[in-house]
Amino acid sequence: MYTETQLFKEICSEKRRVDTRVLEQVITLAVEIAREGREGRKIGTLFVVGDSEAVLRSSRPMILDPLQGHADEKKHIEDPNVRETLKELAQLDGAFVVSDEGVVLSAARYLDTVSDSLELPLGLGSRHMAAASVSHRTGAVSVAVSESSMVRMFDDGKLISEITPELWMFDRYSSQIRNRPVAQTEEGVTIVGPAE
Ligand SMILES: Nc1ncnc2c1ncn2[C@@H]1O[C@H](COP(=O)(O)OP(=O)(O)OP(=O)(O)O)[C@@H](O)[C@H]1O
Repeated sequence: MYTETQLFKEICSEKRRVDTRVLEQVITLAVEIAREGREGRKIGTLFVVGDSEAVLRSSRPMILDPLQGHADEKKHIEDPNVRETLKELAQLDGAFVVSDEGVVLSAARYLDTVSDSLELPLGLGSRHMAAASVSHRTGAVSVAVSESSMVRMFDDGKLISEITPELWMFDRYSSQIRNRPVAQTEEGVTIVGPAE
Protein backbone atom coordinates (compact mmCIF):
# COMPACT_ATOMS: atom_id res chain seq x y z
CA MET A 1 0.00 0.00 0.00
CA TYR A 2 1.27 3.50 -0.85
CA THR A 3 1.59 6.27 1.71
CA GLU A 4 1.57 9.99 0.89
CA THR A 5 5.34 10.06 1.36
CA GLN A 6 5.87 7.23 -1.14
CA LEU A 7 3.59 8.92 -3.66
CA PHE A 8 5.53 12.12 -3.23
CA LYS A 9 8.82 10.29 -3.75
CA GLU A 10 7.49 8.87 -7.02
CA ILE A 11 6.48 12.34 -8.19
CA CYS A 12 9.88 13.74 -7.30
CA SER A 13 11.86 10.68 -8.34
CA GLU A 14 13.66 12.80 -10.89
CA LYS A 15 15.92 15.35 -9.24
CA ARG A 16 14.13 18.69 -9.39
CA ARG A 17 16.01 21.97 -9.18
CA VAL A 18 14.24 23.06 -6.00
CA ASP A 19 14.28 21.93 -2.36
CA THR A 20 12.31 18.67 -2.09
CA ARG A 21 11.00 19.36 1.40
CA VAL A 22 9.66 22.78 0.39
CA LEU A 23 8.10 21.25 -2.72
CA GLU A 24 6.39 18.59 -0.62
CA GLN A 25 4.95 21.29 1.68
CA VAL A 26 3.67 23.21 -1.34
CA ILE A 27 2.10 20.16 -2.99
CA THR A 28 0.37 19.17 0.25
CA LEU A 29 -1.02 22.70 0.65
CA ALA A 30 -2.12 22.76 -3.00
CA VAL A 31 -3.95 19.46 -2.53
CA GLU A 32 -5.67 20.80 0.60
CA ILE A 33 -6.78 23.95 -1.25
CA ALA A 34 -8.07 21.86 -4.16
CA ARG A 35 -10.06 19.66 -1.79
CA GLU A 36 -11.37 22.28 0.60
CA GLY A 37 -12.01 25.31 -1.61
CA ARG A 38 -13.01 28.42 0.35
CA GLU A 39 -16.34 29.54 1.71
CA GLY A 40 -18.15 26.75 -0.08
CA ARG A 41 -16.71 27.23 -3.54
CA LYS A 42 -13.87 25.71 -5.54
CA ILE A 43 -10.82 27.91 -6.02
CA GLY A 44 -7.74 27.73 -8.19
CA THR A 45 -4.30 29.13 -7.43
CA LEU A 46 -0.64 28.89 -8.38
CA PHE A 47 2.63 28.40 -6.46
CA VAL A 48 6.04 29.09 -8.01
CA VAL A 49 8.84 27.47 -6.01
CA GLY A 50 12.56 28.29 -6.19
CA ASP A 51 14.77 30.68 -8.20
CA SER A 52 12.68 33.43 -6.61
CA GLU A 53 14.84 36.38 -7.70
CA ALA A 54 14.30 35.47 -11.35
CA VAL A 55 10.60 34.76 -10.73
CA LEU A 56 10.09 38.16 -9.04
CA ARG A 57 11.93 39.86 -11.92
CA SER A 58 9.61 38.29 -14.47
CA SER A 59 6.35 39.02 -12.65
CA ARG A 60 4.35 42.03 -11.40
CA PRO A 61 2.10 42.67 -8.41
CA MET A 62 -1.59 42.69 -9.34
CA ILE A 63 -2.56 44.44 -6.08
CA LEU A 64 -0.65 45.81 -3.07
CA ASP A 65 1.15 42.70 -1.82
CA PRO A 66 -0.50 41.40 1.38
CA LEU A 67 2.72 39.54 2.34
CA GLN A 68 4.99 42.56 2.03
CA GLY A 69 6.40 44.04 5.23
CA HIS A 70 6.29 40.80 7.23
CA ALA A 71 9.58 39.27 8.39
CA ASP A 72 10.76 36.18 6.49
CA GLU A 73 10.66 34.05 9.64
CA LYS A 74 6.91 34.77 9.89
CA LYS A 75 6.27 33.62 6.32
CA HIS A 76 7.53 30.04 6.27
CA ILE A 77 5.40 27.56 4.33
CA GLU A 78 5.62 25.02 7.17
CA ASP A 79 4.03 27.40 9.70
CA PRO A 80 0.35 26.42 10.26
CA ASN A 81 -0.64 30.11 10.57
CA VAL A 82 1.01 30.87 7.23
CA ARG A 83 -0.72 27.88 5.60
CA GLU A 84 -4.09 29.08 6.85
CA THR A 85 -3.32 32.62 5.59
CA LEU A 86 -2.34 31.26 2.17
CA LYS A 87 -5.64 29.36 1.93
CA GLU A 88 -7.40 32.68 2.46
CA LEU A 89 -5.15 34.58 0.01
CA ALA A 90 -5.53 31.84 -2.60
CA GLN A 91 -8.86 33.45 -3.46
CA LEU A 92 -6.92 36.35 -5.02
CA ASP A 93 -5.92 36.30 -8.68
CA GLY A 94 -2.31 35.53 -9.47
CA ALA A 95 0.54 33.44 -8.10
CA PHE A 96 2.46 32.92 -4.84
CA VAL A 97 6.25 33.13 -5.06
CA VAL A 98 8.01 30.72 -2.66
CA SER A 99 11.79 30.79 -2.10
CA ASP A 100 13.95 27.67 -2.05
CA GLU A 101 14.14 28.16 1.74
CA GLY A 102 10.33 27.88 1.98
CA VAL A 103 9.60 31.58 2.59
CA VAL A 104 6.44 32.79 0.83
CA LEU A 105 7.78 36.06 -0.54
CA SER A 106 4.85 37.42 -2.49
CA ALA A 107 1.18 36.84 -3.31
CA ALA A 108 -1.08 37.84 -6.22
CA ARG A 109 1.73 38.10 -8.79
CA TYR A 110 0.99 38.25 -12.49
CA LEU A 111 3.60 36.12 -14.28
CA ASP A 112 5.03 37.16 -17.64
CA THR A 113 4.07 34.37 -19.99
CA VAL A 114 5.59 33.29 -23.29
CA SER A 115 3.67 30.40 -24.75
CA ASP A 116 5.19 29.81 -28.16
CA SER A 117 7.81 27.20 -27.20
CA LEU A 118 5.55 25.35 -24.75
CA GLU A 119 4.06 21.96 -25.53
CA LEU A 120 1.10 21.50 -23.23
CA PRO A 121 -1.92 19.20 -23.45
CA LEU A 122 -4.92 20.97 -24.99
CA GLY A 123 -7.57 22.21 -22.60
CA LEU A 124 -5.28 23.97 -20.11
CA GLY A 125 -5.94 27.71 -19.74
CA SER A 126 -3.88 30.78 -18.91
CA ARG A 127 -3.06 29.81 -15.29
CA HIS A 128 -1.44 26.59 -16.52
CA MET A 129 0.24 28.38 -19.43
CA ALA A 130 1.78 30.84 -16.93
CA ALA A 131 2.85 27.94 -14.67
CA ALA A 132 4.60 26.15 -17.55
CA SER A 133 6.17 29.34 -18.89
CA VAL A 134 7.76 30.45 -15.60
CA SER A 135 9.22 26.96 -15.09
CA HIS A 136 10.72 27.22 -18.58
CA ARG A 137 12.22 30.69 -18.27
CA THR A 138 13.54 30.32 -14.70
CA GLY A 139 14.84 27.50 -12.48
CA ALA A 140 11.51 27.34 -10.61
CA VAL A 141 9.01 24.50 -10.38
CA SER A 142 5.33 25.50 -10.38
CA VAL A 143 2.30 23.87 -8.81
CA ALA A 144 -1.11 24.87 -10.16
CA VAL A 145 -4.46 24.19 -8.50
CA SER A 146 -7.20 24.18 -11.11
CA GLU A 147 -10.69 25.38 -10.25
CA SER A 148 -11.70 21.93 -11.43
CA SER A 149 -9.67 20.62 -8.44
CA MET A 150 -6.79 18.94 -10.26
CA VAL A 151 -3.26 19.76 -9.04
CA ARG A 152 -0.56 19.88 -11.71
CA MET A 153 3.19 20.36 -11.44
CA PHE A 154 5.39 21.88 -14.17
CA ASP A 155 9.16 21.82 -14.55
CA ASP A 156 11.27 23.13 -17.43
CA GLY A 157 8.16 24.16 -19.36
CA LYS A 158 6.54 20.72 -19.20
CA LEU A 159 3.67 19.15 -17.31
CA ILE A 160 5.37 16.57 -15.11
CA SER A 161 2.62 15.41 -12.76
CA GLU A 162 -1.11 15.42 -12.33
CA ILE A 163 -2.69 14.70 -8.96
CA THR A 164 -6.31 13.94 -8.13
CA PRO A 165 -6.58 15.50 -4.64
CA GLU A 166 -9.05 13.00 -3.17
CA LEU A 167 -6.65 10.19 -3.94
CA TRP A 168 -3.58 11.97 -2.61
CA MET A 169 -5.31 12.42 0.72
CA PHE A 170 -6.36 8.76 0.89
CA ASP A 171 -4.30 8.13 4.00
CA ARG A 172 -6.59 10.40 5.99
CA TYR A 173 -9.79 9.43 4.21
CA SER A 174 -9.03 5.78 3.48
CA SER A 175 -12.42 4.52 4.63
CA GLN A 176 -14.11 6.53 1.87
CA ILE A 177 -11.87 5.37 -0.97
CA ARG A 178 -12.21 1.94 -2.54
CA ASN A 179 -9.43 2.21 -5.14
CA ARG A 180 -5.98 2.77 -3.67
CA PRO A 181 -4.09 5.45 -5.59
CA VAL A 182 -0.96 4.63 -7.53
CA ALA A 183 1.54 6.85 -9.32
CA GLN A 184 2.03 5.88 -12.96
CA THR A 185 4.28 7.59 -15.47
CA GLU A 186 2.94 8.00 -18.98
CA GLU A 187 4.92 9.93 -21.56
CA GLY A 188 6.86 11.76 -18.86
CA VAL A 189 3.82 12.76 -16.75
CA THR A 190 3.39 11.10 -13.36
CA ILE A 191 -0.30 10.66 -12.75
CA VAL A 192 -1.60 9.97 -9.24
CA GLY A 193 -4.87 8.20 -9.86
CA PRO A 194 -6.84 5.10 -8.92
CA ALA A 195 -5.33 1.66 -9.34
CA GLU A 196 -6.72 -0.21 -12.38
N1 LIG B 1 0.01 35.11 -16.21
C1 LIG B 1 -0.63 34.79 -15.08
N2 LIG B 1 0.01 34.93 -13.90
C2 LIG B 1 -0.60 34.63 -12.75
N3 LIG B 1 -1.86 34.17 -12.67
C3 LIG B 1 -2.55 34.02 -13.82
C4 LIG B 1 -1.98 34.33 -15.08
N4 LIG B 1 -2.91 34.08 -16.04
C5 LIG B 1 -4.01 33.64 -15.39
N5 LIG B 1 -3.81 33.60 -14.06
C6 LIG B 1 -4.77 33.20 -13.02
O1 LIG B 1 -5.53 32.13 -13.48
C7 LIG B 1 -6.91 32.43 -13.27
C8 LIG B 1 -7.77 31.57 -14.15
O2 LIG B 1 -7.48 31.78 -15.52
P1 LIG B 1 -7.95 30.70 -16.59
O3 LIG B 1 -9.33 30.20 -16.26
O4 LIG B 1 -7.70 31.24 -17.95
O5 LIG B 1 -6.89 29.54 -16.31
P2 LIG B 1 -7.02 27.98 -16.34
O6 LIG B 1 -5.64 27.49 -16.64
O7 LIG B 1 -8.15 27.54 -17.22
O8 LIG B 1 -7.33 27.64 -14.80
P3 LIG B 1 -8.55 26.81 -14.16
O9 LIG B 1 -8.32 25.37 -14.56
O10 LIG B 1 -8.41 27.04 -12.71
O11 LIG B 1 -9.81 27.42 -14.74
C9 LIG B 1 -6.98 33.92 -13.42
O12 LIG B 1 -8.13 34.44 -12.80
C10 LIG B 1 -5.71 34.36 -12.71
O13 LIG B 1 -5.90 34.38 -11.30
